[in-house]
Amino acid sequence: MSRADQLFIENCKEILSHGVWDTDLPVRPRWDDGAPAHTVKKFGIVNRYDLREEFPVQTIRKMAFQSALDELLWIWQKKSSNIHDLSSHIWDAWADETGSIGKAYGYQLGVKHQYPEGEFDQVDRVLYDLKHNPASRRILTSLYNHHDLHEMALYPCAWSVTFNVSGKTLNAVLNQRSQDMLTANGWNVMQYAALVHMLAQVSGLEAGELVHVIADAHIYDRHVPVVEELISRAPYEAPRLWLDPQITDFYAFTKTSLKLEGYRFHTLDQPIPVAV
Ligand SMILES: Nc1nc(=O)c2c([nH]1)NC[C@@H]1CN(c3ccc(C(=O)N[C@@H](CCC(=O)O)C(=O)O)cc3)CN21
Ligand SMILES: O=c1ccn([C@H]2C[C@H](O)[C@@H](COP(=O)(O)O)O2)c(=O)[nH]1
Repeated sequence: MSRADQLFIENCKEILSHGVWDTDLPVRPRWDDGAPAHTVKKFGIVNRYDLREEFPVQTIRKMAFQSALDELLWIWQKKSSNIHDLSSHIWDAWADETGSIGKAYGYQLGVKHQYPEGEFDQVDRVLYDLKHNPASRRILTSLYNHHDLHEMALYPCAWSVTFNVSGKTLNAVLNQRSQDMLTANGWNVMQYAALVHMLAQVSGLEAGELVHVIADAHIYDRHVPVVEELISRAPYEAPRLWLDPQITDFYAFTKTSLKLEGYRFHTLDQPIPVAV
């Protein structure tokens, strides 16, 4: 069984059986009919994925790997916060009339900062340190810039990644303040696992562990029946990840440079509503 399935199933069972509902509290997100989108949550989930063992992809439903990769490259490579640079429509509800989601995600990674060696944006600084300072304990990105929060359509959820090199192995901790388990848990895990693989390859390292720390892991009220159906399914084995071995420059990756080989999955007929 895929490790990503196993952890998703364990996390959701825990949330559904021992989680705390916010039904009695005022909440921000809304369903498309205007109803408040309440959740049941567990605080402080930590999931470890060993990328040397397998690539973490759920099989209990079909994961849109290429769309997830497209969004990751939109943020980390294009450093864009405009939906016109994104192939999917997943951010449309948060964009303004120019297509912008404000000073969120990619915008923050593209801002240049002064360091002793000169000016770098956060991604280029990570690439530099992985090559030149692999023993550093200071290789991390942060999107949660309080100065700009008022200009973000949505505050960053997966907001920080700490990279750490042990020998020839690249590990990462993904810090996430808020996780919509059904819409985006599998989605975010695939994205950051792919990021570790890409950064490892262009830095002459091997991908190691991804540690996913989630503060508020929640299931929305209207997602509960879908989650119950998904976690009752029998998972398949995880597929293999193929990464174009020719690529040595992070900026040369495209959404077809990575592929899942032998991906078997269950199908889900109904579309999943997303709370806005
Ligand atoms: N409530 C909420 N949950 C989220 O997960 C979320 C937000 N809001 N707001 C910002 C982004 C947008 N995210 C999304 C939104 C939709 C899909 C989605 O519909 N995924 C489908 C189809 C993807 C495609 O277009 O190919 C899927 O099957 O994964 C995924 C991530 C994640 N984020
Ligand atoms: O990458 C992402 C982006 C967003 N989410 C989810 C988590 C929450 O359900 C909403 C954001 O609402 P807040 O009230 O700002 O927490 O979006 C995600 O899981 N992953």
